Amino acid sequence: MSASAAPTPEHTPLMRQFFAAKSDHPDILLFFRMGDFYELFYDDARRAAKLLDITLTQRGSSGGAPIPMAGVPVHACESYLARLVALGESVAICEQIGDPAQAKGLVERKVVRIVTPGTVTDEALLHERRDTLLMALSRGARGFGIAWADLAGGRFLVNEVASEDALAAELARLEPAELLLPDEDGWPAWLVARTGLRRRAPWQFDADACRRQLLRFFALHDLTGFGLEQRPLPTSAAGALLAYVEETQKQRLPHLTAIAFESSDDGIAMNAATRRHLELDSRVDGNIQHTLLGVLDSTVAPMGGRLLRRWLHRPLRDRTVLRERLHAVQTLLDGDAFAALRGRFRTLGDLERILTRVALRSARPRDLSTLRDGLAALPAIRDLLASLDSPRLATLAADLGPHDASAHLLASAVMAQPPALLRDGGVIADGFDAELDELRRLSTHADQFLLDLEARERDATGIATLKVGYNRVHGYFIEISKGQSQKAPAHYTRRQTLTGAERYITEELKTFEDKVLSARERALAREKLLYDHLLDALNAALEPLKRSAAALAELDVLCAFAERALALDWARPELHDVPCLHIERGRHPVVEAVRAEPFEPNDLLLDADRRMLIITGPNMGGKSTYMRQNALIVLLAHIGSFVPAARAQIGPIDRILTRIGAGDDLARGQSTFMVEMAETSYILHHATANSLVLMDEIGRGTSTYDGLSLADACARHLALNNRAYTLFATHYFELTALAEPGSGIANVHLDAVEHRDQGGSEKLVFMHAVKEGPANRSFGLQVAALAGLPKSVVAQARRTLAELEQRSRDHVPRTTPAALEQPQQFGLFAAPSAACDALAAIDPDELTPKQALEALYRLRSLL
Ligand SMILES: Nc1ncnc2c1ncn2[C@@H]1O[C@H](COP(=O)(O)OP(=O)(O)OP(=O)(O)O)[C@@H](O)[C@H]1O
Repeated sequence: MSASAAPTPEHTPLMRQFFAAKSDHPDILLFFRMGDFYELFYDDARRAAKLLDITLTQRGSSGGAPIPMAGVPVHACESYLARLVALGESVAICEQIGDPAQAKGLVERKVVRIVTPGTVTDEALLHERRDTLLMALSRGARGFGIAWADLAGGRFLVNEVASEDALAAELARLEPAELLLPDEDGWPAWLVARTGLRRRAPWQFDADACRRQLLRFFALHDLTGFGLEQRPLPTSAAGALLAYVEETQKQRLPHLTAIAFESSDDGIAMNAATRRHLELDSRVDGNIQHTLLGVLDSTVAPMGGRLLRRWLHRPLRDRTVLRERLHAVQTLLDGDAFAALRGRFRTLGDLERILTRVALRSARPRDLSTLRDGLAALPAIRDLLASLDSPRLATLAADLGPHDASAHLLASAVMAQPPALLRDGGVIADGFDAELDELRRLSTHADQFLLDLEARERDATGIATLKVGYNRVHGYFIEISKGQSQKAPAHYTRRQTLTGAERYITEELKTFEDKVLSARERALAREKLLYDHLLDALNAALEPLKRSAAALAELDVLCAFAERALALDWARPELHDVPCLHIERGRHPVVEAVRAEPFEPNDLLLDADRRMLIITGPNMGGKSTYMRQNALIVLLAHIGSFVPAARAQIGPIDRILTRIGAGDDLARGQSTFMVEMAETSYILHHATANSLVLMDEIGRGTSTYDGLSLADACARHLALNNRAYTLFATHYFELTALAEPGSGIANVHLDAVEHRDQGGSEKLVFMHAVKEGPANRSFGLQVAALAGLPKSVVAQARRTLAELEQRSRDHVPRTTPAALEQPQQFGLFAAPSAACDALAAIDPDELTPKQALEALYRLRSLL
């Protein structure tokens, strides 16, 4: 039986209630509150049992069949919800609305919220150092509209891209936890295969309706301020996203106050492949420690960590912003100012997300005490900044704001260490509210009153063992042992009989009980009211508080840059406006951090006249490391960080494009070679004279001749047409011939030296130093021997190599390259001389088509 089956009269009333709730949420799991459990039924139960590894049971029967059921305890539901959203599942939470004790018959139930992977704001359901994003896409003739929201951080952004490639790049950058698409055909397979995909009715993306929706939500007359007027695609995506958020959250969202346009043109473009190849924050093997983020992230507060990750994925082109950041880092470094500031950040907590929960009114008592401690740290942080001379730091100091009123309010209103939940009280500090204090006094003085009463009654009755006690069911009582109970005075009314004792109530005790119990209840109600007022007061200052949290996050990142620069000996990059990439003694930040031995620094010299380096050298020589380190240095400079080099001068850069072999592509169902060519094609179509391109061993995925021809053609295209800064690592030595004077192409190589160790066996030592000129040999066989290939196989390979080299020498003298525009003929696969002679004898202008075809057959037969 399916969970979405229509209710029939034979179903029990409870199941009818379940079906009614389920019919509104047929596609997602329904947590149906029953006492201390959330129960799942039918298909939901089967699915949850599998996903959560919980027991699938049965609960009686309804509609003539047993009901499959699984459940999770309410007190532990957060961990189950966290697991479900991590799997891309959404859950509708159906609560008991009425008081079960008061309800006649079935207690009323209602879906009060929907937990979805992209909309969670509870601390327990979020990753501390990673944004959780909800994204919506729309499409039209001009491309795609993209909207995304970080609900927990209160950010709402849009963009518009022209192509599917650019869309893929944005998805790789933002990695949304949940993705909303119009339910139509024609979306690319890679997109539809994502987890957390939710299809929405196409009318939800109607541009006009979406525009109206945005105007209503933000109470605006037009969308010009958001850059959305006349931009139907991002407007559709934003409207559809907002509708979904309102539908699932079922509450006001005062923390979403604006939409920002995040144009791709403002950032350095990196496609999905580049992000993967450069291992910015994750590696193919899943390791996150040995990544650029792993080395770079020394931020103290979680919101600083999230901002850094955002920056890393969106290096900027705006040099004014970058220069300000670099100046700020330098200022923080001078005199170690960063260290004192970082000490102050330790008490900050996650202010950004706490403020969201304040806005959503789901902030817990400890959120408020953390906010209080954070605000208390502000004056000292501002004082430290006041002595520093940097425009960006001055702006951030101003953004921190005083917030004296909020700080003072929290300091006086919240207990030093409040309990986790408001439910049990004890959150509002003593002395904050006279009425609350009075109610509390009543209940705490109860203890003394009871002791006095006990002593008095003992005296009056002469029963030394008489006790006054309390239990939750019967309230206060006077207890007398069975043996003495006949001495109980007449005004004692029996309340309960136990095996060994009788319990009584008196008029005086009853009056006291009413007063105390109602004082407790009233104190709790009073605390809830005060707590609400506290949230109101904080919400009134929400915008400046959010600015303050954003400033703290940025300060945290800038201080982390300073700390890293000092600890790792990084230098401040110089951003120039003329084309150049001059890096002195550059290092690979991750390889350097991981290696036990010292790292060999290397220079890079590229400019308007020297645009491409053909990099040759042995396997394991360090070619890939060299290429990547230069890309990482360029990237670091464009987020405002210092860089692992002695000096770096960097001209304008618009893109970083890479083609580096990685074994992760097979998962996408494409052959290695196909992926290699698709990525290469993307690069040839997109690289400009300001792009940095890394090409690692292009052509190796196919036969030697095909590979060499392709590598050669790609290198020419990049040098002549794209004119991009290109680092081109290859094992095809033939390509070194491209480096002609005036071509803009130069050769560099990485070296290795062979020597015999004391035992007489041959050793290969990699120098890892980049030198001008082509490598003179490949050492492939030596590396293979090092890797443990059987000696007989290596010996055979040596013989074959010698033969091949001999044959090549016999047939064709090594070609001297002609002008780059001329197609090249390479030694390795030059045609035998008979064919060449025949070819030379042909005069194409004299041939009829038929003769040409015959000549072609003749030539073919000579090969
Ligand atoms: N500059 C350097 N200083 C010290 N060690 C280095 C340096 N460059 C590379 N290495 C070390 O050498 C190893 C091989 O480097 P890399 O993978 O870059 O070589 P490669 O030439 O690209 O090899 P292949 O052609 O087989 O892909 C790296 O794992 C690293 O540990």
